[in-house]
Amino acid sequence: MDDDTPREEVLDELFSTIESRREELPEDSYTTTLFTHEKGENYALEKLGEEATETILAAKDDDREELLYESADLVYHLLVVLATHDASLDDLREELQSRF
Ligand SMILES: N=c1c2ncn([C@@H]3O[C@H](COP(=O)(O)OP(=O)(O)OP(=O)(O)O)[C@@H](O)[C@H]3O)c2ncn1[C@@H]1O[C@H](COP(=O)(O)O)[C@@H](O)[C@H]1O
Repeated sequence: MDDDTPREEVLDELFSTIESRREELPEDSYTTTLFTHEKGENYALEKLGEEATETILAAKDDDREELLYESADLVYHLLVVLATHDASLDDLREELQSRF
């Protein structure tokens, strides 16, 4: 992903990068380690749980900068878990929209 990506496209760009890592499994990629870990999906799920906890702690500390940093980690790991289950960002949008 490059810095010039328009902000409204960042989530789509990130998800598309995650899907391409899942397909190509390049060696020098953190995302690849989530898809190929010896613990299987449990590893990504553990990371998702850790990031959720870190996000909660940042909110409890009323630390806005840390909250944004941990929220970004949380969303990234959530997208990896969604991709693992062949669920797309658009599927997530559809679910959210159905609640309007
Ligand atoms: N958005 C992310 C992203 N968010 C978090 N992480 C990684 O998730 C890991 C989080 O683990 P930890 O919380 O244990 O690490 P930490 O944040 O250093 O430590 P804490 O202070 O939070 O405990 C770190 O290694 C981060 O680098 C991410 N790794 C990759 N991406 C995106 O995915 C794209 C593909 O990355 P690669 O697969 O590495 O090529 C990149 O271009 C990025 O856009």
